[in-house]
Amino acid sequence: MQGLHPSEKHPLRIGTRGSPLALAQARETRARLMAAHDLPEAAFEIVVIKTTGDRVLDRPLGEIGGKGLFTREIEDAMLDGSIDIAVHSMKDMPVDQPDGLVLDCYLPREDVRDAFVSLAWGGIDALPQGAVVGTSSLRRRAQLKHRRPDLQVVEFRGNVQTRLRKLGDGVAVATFLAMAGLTRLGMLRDVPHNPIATDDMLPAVAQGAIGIERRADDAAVAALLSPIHDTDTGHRMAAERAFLRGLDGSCQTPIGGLAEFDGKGGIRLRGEIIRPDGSESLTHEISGPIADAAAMGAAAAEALRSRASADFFAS
Ligand SMILES: NCc1[nH]cc(CCC(=O)O)c1CC(=O)O
Repeated sequence: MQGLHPSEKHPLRIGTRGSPLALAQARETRARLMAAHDLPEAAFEIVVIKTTGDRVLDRPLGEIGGKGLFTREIEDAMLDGSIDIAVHSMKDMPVDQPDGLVLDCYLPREDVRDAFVSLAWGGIDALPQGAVVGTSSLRRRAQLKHRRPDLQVVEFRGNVQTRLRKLGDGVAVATFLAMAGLTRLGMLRDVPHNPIATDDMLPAVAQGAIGIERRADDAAVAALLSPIHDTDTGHRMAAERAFLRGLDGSCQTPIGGLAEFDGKGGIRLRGEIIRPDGSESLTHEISGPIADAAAMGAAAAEALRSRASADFFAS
């Protein structure tokens, strides 16, 4: 985008993945920008970009490269000027952005919880001995095995419809989905689910948050985004992403992390690291003033690091 406001002639190009959830998030961003600036829909163009993570569907995510898998091609398109902003699930974002890009605009956060999804059972504790659960998330697998070592876990990828079909086919008797995804897709009523309390399953860092990335030197876009930024979500991201950074979040160790306001002007951050096989879980909780959010994240990471035995991050 050149100049001040986008227009039909010079639309703001919004980059996104093509999944139904990604498209819903891009449309939500567009709607908020339209409302904030009294602009027509034609002043925006949603540009779908295929990422490695979307292309490679037949291998576990960990094998093909982990974090960054769903973002690299989108960031390249922003750096070469073919899009102006990119809308991301913050959960899938690495803690550091490439030179020339910044990520400091967040929409109001959705429900942070995971959902237990099953056609037959109401929750983890109700599952019969040895039951098969599908998930491709290292964190959910480890948390599940920690709680129920008897359960079997199989890889489960694809969109919500694909996963429901797999449940129907008996590939697994249960799976997990983020409540935020179900909500944003408008599928809460179509999918048999029970939200899992965060005390029972700590969500992924940044789960339920949408972030909008832009070029660092694009002052017009920075000004355009500033009225849709949610500062509360920003503080929570500061705590959670500092926690992830302190644990070197690109590593393969399953991690959970959640910052919440305590209602008294402070933030409470809970963090968890789990061995991939579920044999050990370490948790840490820290509270402090909102201004210390990032320092709290770093401190929580350090506390867990110091308690973990030498082989914890290698197993
Ligand atoms: N890794 C995939 C992914 N990235 C973000 C969401 C859901 C929405 C969110 O947490 O913001 C999902 C799917 C899921 O975990 O069910």
